[in-house]
Amino acid sequence: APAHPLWPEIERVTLEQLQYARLGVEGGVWQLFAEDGEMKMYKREEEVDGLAVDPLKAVHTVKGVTGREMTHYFFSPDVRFEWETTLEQMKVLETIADDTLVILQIHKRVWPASQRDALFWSHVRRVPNDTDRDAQDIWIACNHSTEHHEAPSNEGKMVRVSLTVCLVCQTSIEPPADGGPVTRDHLTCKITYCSVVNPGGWVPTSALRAVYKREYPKFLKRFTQYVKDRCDKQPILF
Ligand SMILES: O=S(=O)(CCO)c1ccc(-c2ccc(C3CCCC3)c([C@@H]3C[C@@H]3c3ccccn3)c2)cc1
Repeated sequence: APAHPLWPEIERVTLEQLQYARLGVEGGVWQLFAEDGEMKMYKREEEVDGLAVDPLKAVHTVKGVTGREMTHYFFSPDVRFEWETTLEQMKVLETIADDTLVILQIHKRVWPASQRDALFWSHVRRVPNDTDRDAQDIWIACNHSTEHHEAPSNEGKMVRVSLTVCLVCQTSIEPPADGGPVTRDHLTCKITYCSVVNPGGWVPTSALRAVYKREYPKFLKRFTQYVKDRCDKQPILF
């Protein structure tokens, strides 16, 4: 494994997030707050130091793409402005490996909150499916807040959020009955998107929950549609 000081944390958090995502929405602690076709969004209402830090878990099924394609476009900084509408600036501060970056993002001001930035490492990896040999491998992309000497410490200016986010994808192939080639019509990608965002500074709880309720469904719907559009008529990446 690459000898980088962040590597042990990247390895630990990525695998923890994979297990957390695979728990699904069992246990009755998750509250369904948005639904749109196959997409179901759940949250838990939690506060840390009086700040709403509501863990979010979304499950979605997207036809015609693979988990590798879905996590690739989520990870890739080059296309982020094409689907992330709340982004104002983004800078790759460090390229640790071709699947591991440190990114600084400045988000647009979301009323009534003041403008925020997010500094995190971003990692994408294929995880061999250890349970079901026939199933495709699992792909995970994970973003987790970190420190970095190149990021401004924002004295008194921007509030820095802290976040842990993962996108876990499992592809299934229903091979054509006639033994013909597998096309995108035979692909189904099951997605679990998990996010915990600490706003880092005071935002009125009711206003923040309204922002979550509006922004998260919009974000996941727009992102998954973006990937479908990008992959349409392109060779399949398994
Ligand atoms: O999945 S990612 O890694 C995709 C890469 O960008 C990611 C997702 C979400 C955020 C995020 C950062 C700040 C804020 C708030 C906190 C107080 C005021 C701004 C929010 C709130 C929840 C709302 C929100 C949800 C989804 C999209 C944008 N806005 C979300 C950051 C990264």
